[in-house]
Amino acid sequence: MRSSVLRSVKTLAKPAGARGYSSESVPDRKVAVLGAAGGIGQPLALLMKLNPLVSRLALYDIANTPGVAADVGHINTRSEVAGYMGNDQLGQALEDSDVVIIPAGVPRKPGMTRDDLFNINAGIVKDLCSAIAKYCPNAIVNMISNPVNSTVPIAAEVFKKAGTYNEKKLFGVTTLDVVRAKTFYAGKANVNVAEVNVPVVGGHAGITILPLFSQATPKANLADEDIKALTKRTQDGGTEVVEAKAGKGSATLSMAYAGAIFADACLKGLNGVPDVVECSFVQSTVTELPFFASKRAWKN
Ligand SMILES: NC(=O)c1ccc[n+]([C@@H]2O[C@H](COP(=O)([O-])OP(=O)(O)OC[C@H]3O[C@@H](n4cnc5c(N)ncnc54)[C@H](O)[C@@H]3O)[C@@H](O)[C@H]2O)c1
Ligand SMILES: O=C(O)C[C@H](O)C(=O)O
Repeated sequence: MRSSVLRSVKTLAKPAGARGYSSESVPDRKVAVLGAAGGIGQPLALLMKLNPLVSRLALYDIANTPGVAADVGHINTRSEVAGYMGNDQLGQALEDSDVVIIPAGVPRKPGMTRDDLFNINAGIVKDLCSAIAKYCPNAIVNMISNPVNSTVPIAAEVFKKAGTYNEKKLFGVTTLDVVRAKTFYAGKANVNVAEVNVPVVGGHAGITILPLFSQATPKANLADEDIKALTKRTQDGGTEVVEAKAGKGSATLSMAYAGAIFADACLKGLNGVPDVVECSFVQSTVTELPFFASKRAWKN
């Protein structure tokens, strides 16, 4: 895979001057989290509350959001927090959103594959994306709900049907694969984890997760068997957590961290920050597959 395959969220930038921007201030940005009372949703709500690029934080779920919003809302950072519960309040939660993050849906239990979640999560994602098309058609969508390899194409179809599809604004969040690859590589290569970069391409399930350790930096002379073991551990990272949690769900804290990194990159891109690049599962012409996780330099 060539390193020139880069997708940058910088090209999503709106012109400076939009929505109250001045050189002294950062623009107003509304972020909505759908599934905000869940295992990922709660720590993700916390991390988005800590992000100074967010001015309004809408926390939506089918239950329990008043408590989460009251709790997170007491934190003395920039954003105003509001909780929304149930379908009647979904429109309000979404209205004016710049970025919508979707961790709504059921997680795996030991013995399940991500595809086993399809029947339930496909319906949830379809309904939420229909509402996004109606209430905030221009928002950037960060899809976390599994199976990402399917929920992203479902979202694309919903948006196409509604006439709102913008391939540059639909992202399957695969940042956790990158986070894992960086952690495992740093441990094996004995390098400073804060300096490590590893592109991860492909998809977000088992062998479709392709960490490109050959392109990892800082360079390390790892043996082939080490690279094989690192690749397998990255591909099985989700299952490692599912098994360790023994029926109590899948990755939540590391996923919230990864989701917050990706949402932050989207906000920076919207604000016109140059050279913001993350891997994610996007509509693609890199292979014959219609969607493929990659980094790509966008040319408008
Ligand atoms: N992309 C990734 O790398 C990655 C990583 C970890 C987990 N996940 C996926 O994220 C999803 C959520 O995981 P979790 O551990 O937070 O699960 P969870 O069960 O703890 O939380 C899910 C939340 O979604 C809510 N929900 C259900 N239907 C909804 C709807 N129609 N609208 C709004 N909210 C709704 C639930 O009420 C719950 O609060 C799962 O599908 C999981 O597989 C993806
Ligand atoms: O593995 C899962 O089911 C959750 C998530 O996709 C992960 O990679 O941790």
